[in-house]
Amino acid sequence: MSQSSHATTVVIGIAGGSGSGKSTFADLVQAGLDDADLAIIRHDAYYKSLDHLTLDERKQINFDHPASLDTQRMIEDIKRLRAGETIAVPQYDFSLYTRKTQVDELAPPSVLIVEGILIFSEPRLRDLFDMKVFIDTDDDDRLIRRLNRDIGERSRTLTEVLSQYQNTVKPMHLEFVEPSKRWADIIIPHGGKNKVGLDLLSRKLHMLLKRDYPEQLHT
Ligand SMILES: Nc1ncnc2c1ncn2[C@@H]1O[C@H](COP(=O)(O)OP(=O)(O)O)[C@@H](O)[C@H]1O
Ligand SMILES: Nc1ccn([C@@H]2O[C@H](COP(=O)(O)O)[C@@H](O)[C@H]2O)c(=O)n1
Repeated sequence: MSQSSHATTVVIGIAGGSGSGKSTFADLVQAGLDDADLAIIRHDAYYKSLDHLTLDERKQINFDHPASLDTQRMIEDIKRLRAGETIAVPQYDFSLYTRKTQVDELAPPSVLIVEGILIFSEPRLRDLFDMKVFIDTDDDDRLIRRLNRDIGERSRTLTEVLSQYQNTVKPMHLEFVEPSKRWADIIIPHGGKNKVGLDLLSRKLHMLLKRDYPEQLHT
């Protein structure tokens, strides 16, 4: 991996339940800054490859348990970025339940946002974050959003989404995700478009990057 001279990357973790609005929140924060300043990596990209299983077997995996993710690789990638190295971020295919062959090259940004449902539940990952944000959204809103997204974008049926929710998503949320809220520095209620929350984090990042804050952002 290539190495560049850099100021140390500030790493911000954004956790929250599935469908809480983590991606929406991170994308809106990023939209106010240049690509060179802020990059996002998603724990979802680090789901383990299940090439050795049939599609039906892959569908039986508990994707809400920490064991389904290659968190060790994510930890190493964040450490490499902090050391000034470019990394190869894996890409994940939710329709085929497996990793793509392509990767995304990422050079060290000034600010790195890491998002995912389980990023605060593993201490070795959690300890890498300079700031921890938890997006807190009502369970019924999260389920409605997940239904729309998984049927619309991830080639799932209504029956599949509901049975996955009852069998693994909900129990793992209660066991791992919800308790991990206790590690957060900031808890943002009402999902990914909370203007006060967006304004708070964006102002902090503009300050860190010594940028003027555009007053019309997130209004
Ligand atoms: N505050 C909100 N109001 C309405 N829809 C929202 C809001 N935040 C997110 N969404 C929608 O809900 C879905 C899930 O949001 P997303 O940001 O992908 O959640 P997560 O990354 O936590 O799974 C997306 O379709 C998104 O557009
Ligand atoms: N093959 C997979 C892998 C993961 N999931 C679900 O994704 C959810 C996490 O992503 P969010 O964007 O919703 O935070 C997680 O709850 C897994 O159940 C999947 O359905 N299939």
